[in-house]
Amino acid sequence: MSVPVDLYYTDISAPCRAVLLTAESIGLKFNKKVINLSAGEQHKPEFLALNPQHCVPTMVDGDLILWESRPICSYLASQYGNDDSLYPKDPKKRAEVDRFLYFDMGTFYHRWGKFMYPPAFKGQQPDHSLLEPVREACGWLDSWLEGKDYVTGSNVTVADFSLIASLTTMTEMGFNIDQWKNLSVWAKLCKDLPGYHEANHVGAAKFGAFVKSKLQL
Ligand SMILES: N[C@@H](CCC(=O)N[C@@H](CS)C(=O)NCC(=O)O)C(=O)O
Repeated sequence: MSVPVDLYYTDISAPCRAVLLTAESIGLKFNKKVINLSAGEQHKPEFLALNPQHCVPTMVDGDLILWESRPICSYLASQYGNDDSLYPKDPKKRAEVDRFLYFDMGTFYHRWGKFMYPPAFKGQQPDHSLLEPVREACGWLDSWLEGKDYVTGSNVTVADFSLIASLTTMTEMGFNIDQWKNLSVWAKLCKDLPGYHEANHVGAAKFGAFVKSKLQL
């Protein structure tokens, strides 16, 4: 499929990788535009004109300019997916997917970010007590995966893309998930997702190599 959808992104960013995984699954080829965050390209006037919040991913599809990775994933699945399996139309099934998307943003990756960002970007010593809430969130996710292949059941959804992009960031920075068996099995299964290596692993490994030594895990 070839449609003129622009994606402003960087592959080190977990939110961007969730969008790339979504596109791989539906066979959508973006017009990709790399934004170099460390060079401050997100603050250039032409990018601010699109997204005054200056964050990636940012997607442009005709007259729709959208940022926030999770709604971008949901939109792409709804607009370009072959069926509604990645983002169900059924309100109850969709609510389940949304719950995991919000869990990722508000709890799972948020808790990791509280631990990781100060040592990664502010030169602070890592506060390992902040890993306790991360472990709690991993435990919840592990229990919700019991008896399931993917987070909402037997088929993959955009919630898996969002969560695995977050989790890969964590593991590539040295966070060990071996104690959570269901989480480990699911993470392994996700490696078979279309385009997984290029869309997710390469960028996560790059970010991990930059941050890992600062976290002392
Ligand atoms: N909740 C947003 C987070 C977006 C975000 O914070 N992106 C970061 C990269 S991971 C960014 O663009 N930072 C540069 C900036 O905000 O200036 C999403 O999921 O898209």
